[in-house]
Amino acid sequence: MNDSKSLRPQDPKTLRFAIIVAGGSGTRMGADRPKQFLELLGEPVLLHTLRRFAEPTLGVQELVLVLPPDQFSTWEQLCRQHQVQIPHAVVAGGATRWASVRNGLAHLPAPEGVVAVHDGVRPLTPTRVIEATFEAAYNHGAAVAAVVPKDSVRGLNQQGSYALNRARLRLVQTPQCFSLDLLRRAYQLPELTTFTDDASVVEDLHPIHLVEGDYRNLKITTPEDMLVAEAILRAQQLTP
Ligand SMILES: Nc1ccn([C@@H]2O[C@H](COP(=O)(O)OP(=O)(O)OP(=O)(O)O)[C@@H](O)[C@H]2O)c(=O)n1
Ligand SMILES: C[C@](O)(CO)[C@H](O)COP(=O)(O)O
Repeated sequence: MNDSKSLRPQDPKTLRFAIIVAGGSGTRMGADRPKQFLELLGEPVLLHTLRRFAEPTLGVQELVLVLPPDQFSTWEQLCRQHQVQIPHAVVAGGATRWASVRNGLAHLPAPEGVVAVHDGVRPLTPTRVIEATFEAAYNHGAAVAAVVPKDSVRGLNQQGSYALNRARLRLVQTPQCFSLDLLRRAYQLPELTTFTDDASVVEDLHPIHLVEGDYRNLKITTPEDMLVAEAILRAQQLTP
């Protein structure tokens, strides 16, 4: 039987895109190769990440992977070795994450839609978080996954340090999702010296809506993160 919904042309505003930034060199990891290529349970970190966004229920139309220009052949070889069938474009990264996102964005020709920017080194993001962030960006223009801090937090001052009210703080994760037009406008502004994420680029143009992230949505940064990530991945394979 025909599903009449599937015959309707899709509203271009609902189209979903994803830019996975993996253009860094992983200096804090100090490994023999960029951390996105290290293996978690026998597969590269970046392949785990790519698979999260290729989850069919998310309906992502186009996946753009941003890589260091000198690592294209490494990735090609890994795709062959692991028989990667997920369609994706590969774009050269820049000297900073900001430049890498800008390059990924330039690759998307669509005039409208919602785009997720995600760290290539967050391989454990639950589908629920990705879906909720896309959905919130569609409704609010800009949405970012975040979690409540578990530790106490102190700020630094000339005397030493002072207590911050953690009830008013959130730890920011990716995905960070935006209407395509908004993110394009934000990336036309000059690069921020204080840049750490896409929300900080967009916030002067548009309020940032926070979505509940997940403590398992780890960013692999230093060696011990690999141990934790493998343990979480193993647990997710048992109970997704
Ligand atoms: N020029 C850059 C720098 C970073 N990234 C990406 O942005 C994400 C978050 O950055 P981070 O964890 O800082 O990665 P690295 O820059 O590789 O690590 P480090 O800061 O330790 O060198 C990573 O997926 C990284 O590959 C990028 O695409 N282009
Ligand atoms: C984008 C990010 O993952 C949000 O927490 C984070 O800001 C990246 O920081 P990094 O210093 O580039 O690892």
